[in-house]
Amino acid sequence: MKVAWAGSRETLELSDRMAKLVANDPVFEKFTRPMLGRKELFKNTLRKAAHGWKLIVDLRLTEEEAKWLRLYIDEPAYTDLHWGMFIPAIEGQGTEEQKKKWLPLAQKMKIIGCYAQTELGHGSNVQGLETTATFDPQADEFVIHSPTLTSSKWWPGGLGKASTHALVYARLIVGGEFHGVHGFIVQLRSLEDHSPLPGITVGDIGLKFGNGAYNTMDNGVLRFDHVRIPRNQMLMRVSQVTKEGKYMQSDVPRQLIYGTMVYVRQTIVVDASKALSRAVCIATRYSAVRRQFGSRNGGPETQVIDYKTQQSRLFPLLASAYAFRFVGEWLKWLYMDVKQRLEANDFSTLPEAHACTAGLKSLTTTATADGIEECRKLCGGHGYLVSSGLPELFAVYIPACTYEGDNVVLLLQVARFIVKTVSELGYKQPVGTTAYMGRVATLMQNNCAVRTAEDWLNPGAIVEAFEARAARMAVACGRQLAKFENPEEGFAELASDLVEASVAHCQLIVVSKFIEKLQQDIPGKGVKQSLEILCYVYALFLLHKHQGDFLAVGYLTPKQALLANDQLRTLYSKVRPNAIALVDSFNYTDHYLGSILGRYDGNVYPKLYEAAWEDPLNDSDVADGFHQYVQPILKQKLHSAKL
Ligand SMILES: CC(C)(COP(=O)(O)OP(=O)(O)OC[C@H]1O[C@@H](n2cnc3c(N)ncnc32)[C@H](O)[C@@H]1OP(=O)(O)O)[C@@H](O)C(=O)NCCC(=O)NCCSC(=O)/C=C/CC(=O)O
Ligand SMILES: Cc1cc2nc3c(=O)[nH]c(=O)nc-3n(C[C@H](O)[C@H](O)[C@H](O)COP(=O)(O)OP(=O)(O)OC[C@H]3O[C@@H](n4cnc5c(N)ncnc54)[C@H](O)[C@@H]3O)c2cc1C
Repeated sequence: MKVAWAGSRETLELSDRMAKLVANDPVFEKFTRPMLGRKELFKNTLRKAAHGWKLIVDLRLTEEEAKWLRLYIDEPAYTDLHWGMFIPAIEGQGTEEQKKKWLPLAQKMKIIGCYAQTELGHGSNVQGLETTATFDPQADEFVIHSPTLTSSKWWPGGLGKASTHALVYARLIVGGEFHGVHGFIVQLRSLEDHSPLPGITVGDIGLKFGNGAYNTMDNGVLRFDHVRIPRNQMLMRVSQVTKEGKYMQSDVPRQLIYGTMVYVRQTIVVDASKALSRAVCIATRYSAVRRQFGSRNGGPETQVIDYKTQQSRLFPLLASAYAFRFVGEWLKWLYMDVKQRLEANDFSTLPEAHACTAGLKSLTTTATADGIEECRKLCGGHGYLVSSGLPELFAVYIPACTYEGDNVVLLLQVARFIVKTVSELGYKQPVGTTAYMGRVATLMQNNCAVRTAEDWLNPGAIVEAFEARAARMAVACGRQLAKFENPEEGFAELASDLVEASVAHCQLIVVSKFIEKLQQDIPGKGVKQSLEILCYVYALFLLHKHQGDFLAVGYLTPKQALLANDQLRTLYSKVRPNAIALVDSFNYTDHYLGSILGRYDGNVYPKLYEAAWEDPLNDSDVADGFHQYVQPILKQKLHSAKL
């Protein structure tokens, strides 16, 4: 099962090696993190990142090994955006000449970059960005300027204190004409003493959610006062500005400027499976350790993992972790396929890639953020301790629902894609993830044929149910939209329905990819059977949770919905015997989990008790301040007994 989760034996061995390298290195200790002040915390992160970089160089780690090393260091740091966005943006939007100049500097960390798109006044609305880049033909330069307070760059990770350069997204103005938002490489700080360059105001935006958590990252604020850069520092693969001041739009679609976000969104889906699997591992192991009620004749109390309510909350999250892992594997393939096509100037699958990355990023991050919180609750009171690992995991994870695109805004992008597909039915055959809409007549006509709970253990029945729900919701939206004279007005009015139809479409993709995964060769005795159970748990859990959709579109009868729930209960009993093995398969070290509740050895209570006394508040029996502020109250003579 470990190989199934890792994807291959090679990846399992490589990731295991990196996990142990980090876990055994005291520099990467994590438990004191929540106790540190902001400046100490940030300095500690710089130290860890420097040590990580030294390991990468000294041990000559490959790109893949370095990626796993950074994952297991488990600390948001300026390097995340340097490697995760600054370099990919140059790779995707730079000319060959620009890549030749900038990539070696970035890859050797001779410069440190960040991705500066979001501003104080605009994040979702990229076309609303206010920073300007005005071409000066006399000097053959762009003048980068922040014309308003709201044009201040705000949020970019690594910008506040670490980055020497930024990829700045700004409104391109040539000869007084606006030509859309483009990316510009701007140096922010001296490579000698790291002081901000003339015209640059830069700093950190301040504390964020949670202790420690994302405060290891210097999300920054940045303003420009007429900063000049050479013309060749505008990324010019998509569009060019000539020395003469002529704007040239190549045949590459403008949307390629958004390409870095497509790349990151697809990585976020696999990241969701990693974050959710960490929380599920902790909650599952602790649910097996924790006993509460149910003792008979003085015997042991019941393991909470045996309560049906615990199983109905925990096992769908376990199934979701595997579902997101497999759909993330497919999405990576889709992205690599689009990337190859783009290199051959084939833009035909770019809309599908945008819709899938946007939709699946939205779906998986929302479910993961909610899932981590559910895992905290599944651990009762001890889940609220920092030493459970869950509060910090939650605090670090939840911005994933916002960054790289607010999840609702992204679902609206999926909605545009679906509505367009529906409007083209009849004269354009839908392909890829919308191929099922080509069978819309059948899907609108045929209703669910399930007669027994067993019938739900049929992949065909599951897929048809999810296709019918998605198709019928999309067509219903299309029909409603047709009633509006102004399509944009209709879209705005029906936005909530469209978002629900987008969720249905994305859930169909996740379910389908899980089923497709099971049709592949999966090594290991009993592994495929265990994954089949999880696949049905995932699908039937969604069907139960969203049964209102299936009933409202007329595909399912109440009886069939009840049969699905009966089957779900049976499936939980089948997951139970393998639950611990399924979470052990994630192969997480105790260091990476960072959780006393999720310890591999299950030695929870002694370690919880031991950890309590390490809290600084317990450095003295009587807390500092007690005698000054509490003693007088205890000693005061009360004039009236009634007080
Ligand atoms: C919401 C967006 C997409 C709106 O884009 P906009 O151009 O204003 O308008 P349209 O919705 O009309 O789109 C025009 C056209 O382009 C297609 N399209 C949009 N995005 C993409 C894309 N990424 N790839 C390919 N195609 C795209 C769209 O489908 C339309 O096509 P039609 O055929 O229908 O005309 C945009 O404003 C947006 O993406 N907003 C979100 C901003 C965002 O994600 N910011 C992230 C900043 S970086 C960050 O957060 C980093 C975090 C740190 C970390 O990750 O750790
Ligand atoms: C931890 C963190 C790290 C980040 N790192 C970076 C970075 O490195 N680089 C960078 O450039 N940015 C970064 N960001 C910024 C991030 O990309 C934006 O915050 C994100 O894109 C959301 O945009 P917004 O803040 O403008 O949200 P808004 O769009 O203002 O969202 C507010 C509300 O408005 C709703 N809304 C907005 N538009 C619509 C619409 N058309 N229809 C319906 N509802 C709508 C949203 O759904 C949401 O409920 C980061 C943010 C965070 C939290």
